[in-house]
Amino acid sequence: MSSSVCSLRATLTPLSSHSPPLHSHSSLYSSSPPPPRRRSSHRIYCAAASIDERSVIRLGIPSKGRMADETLALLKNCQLTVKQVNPRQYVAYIPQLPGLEVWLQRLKDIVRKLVSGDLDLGIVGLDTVCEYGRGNEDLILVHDQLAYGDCHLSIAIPKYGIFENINSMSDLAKMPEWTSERPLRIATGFVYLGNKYAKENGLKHVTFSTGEGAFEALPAMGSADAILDLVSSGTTLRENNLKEIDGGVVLESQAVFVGSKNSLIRREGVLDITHEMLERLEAHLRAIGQVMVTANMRGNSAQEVAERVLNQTSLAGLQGPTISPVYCRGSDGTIKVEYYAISICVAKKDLYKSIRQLRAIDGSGVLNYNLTYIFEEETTRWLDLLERLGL
Ligand SMILES: Nc1ncnc2c1ncn2[C@@H]1O[C@H](COP(=O)(O)OP(=O)(O)OP(=O)(O)O)[C@@H](O)[C@H]1O
Ligand SMILES: O=P(O)(O)OC[C@H]1O[C@H](OP(=O)(O)OP(=O)(O)O)[C@H](O)[C@@H]1O
Ligand SMILES: [Mg+2]
Repeated sequence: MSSSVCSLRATLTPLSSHSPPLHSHSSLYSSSPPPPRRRSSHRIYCAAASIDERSVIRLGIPSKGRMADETLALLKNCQLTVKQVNPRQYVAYIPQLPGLEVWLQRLKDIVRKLVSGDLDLGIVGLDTVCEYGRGNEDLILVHDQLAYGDCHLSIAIPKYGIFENINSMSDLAKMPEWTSERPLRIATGFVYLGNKYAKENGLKHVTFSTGEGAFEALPAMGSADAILDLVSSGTTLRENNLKEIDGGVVLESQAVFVGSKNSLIRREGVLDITHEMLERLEAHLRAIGQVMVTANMRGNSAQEVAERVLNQTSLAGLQGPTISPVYCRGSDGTIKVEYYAISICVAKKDLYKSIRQLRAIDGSGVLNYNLTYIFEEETTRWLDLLERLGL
């Protein structure tokens, strides 16, 4: 786990006793609860409410770019479909989570608004949380592996010229070219993380410059020596004659579910919605890697079939196989049990091995189907979150 992630896991600093309660209602609605969440009144209510006044809970999700569609798809797969009145309206809602407003925002703004208190929860890349959150102790990771948006933040240098034989961060740091007058110039959209990494790794003569993108062009243009940027397929680096070096990965990133500690502790309802979202996310993500396999097996008793099944290494299931009698009418008209249906949850990667093992013990009519959810008793992430919140 990277140090940046660890800093997000830092223990909660006690909230100031002067902090106002976050769940009081707006003066507009001081004598009654907020109006019903009808679309027409929605925008007026949101515009009028400020951080200390609002009682609705706000989730920020990416409004555009490569994270947007996958975030909507993930939520939909968790039966939390985001309903947008029209694509240019930036506030939406999830029918299953009344009391929650969904705000479509640029990635960096989601993090900034979590810090400022304008959002309570958000889904963004870890890289953005770490860069724009700047180690703010109010930010807390609720789920750190949403399994999309995978990339890493990495230092890259030209393959040619003075860098031809440079293959590691220590090679790079030791190059005689870098002095206080002429430092190593790194172009990046991640100045905060770049400086932090340089400090933590004893990189002395280094300076960071920033811009809006296309950093890979800058070494060839001569305006930077190296870059610090996100890499996923590596194509952009390759096409621009750049290479990564040993020890140059600053952060591994993927989409995360992040919250404001202050909101989680103080704003009514945030913890409950977070719990429900976390459970649905975990149950869905757990199910992605698993498949349900059923087969019929001839046997004298469930116990005997269970013994045969459990002797096979891939057939143990999550908690053991479920075995049920299959009733059929014999030729003499009586109902009897000759077969047992077994159902097991297996890892997708082990599916074929499991089917072979089932056949080896006379399993027939093997079916498999995808799972939508696997719920466990209580998620470790939830218990861990409560502990980190001091609750
Ligand atoms: N190859 C990649 N390059 C950049 N970001 C990636 C990559 N793969 C996954 N991501 C994730 O997607 C996020 C960036 O998405 P995107 O490029 O759409 O937004 P942006 O860079 O903020 O916007 P824009 O490119 O319009 O300025 C990153 O913060 C990261 O979490
Ligand atoms: O390893 P790869 O798969 O080639 O992806 C990496 C590239 O993708 C991103 O740029 P993006 O497409 O977001 O363009 P931008 O620089 O305009 O933000 C990132 O900043 C890299 O340039
Ligand atoms: Mg981009």
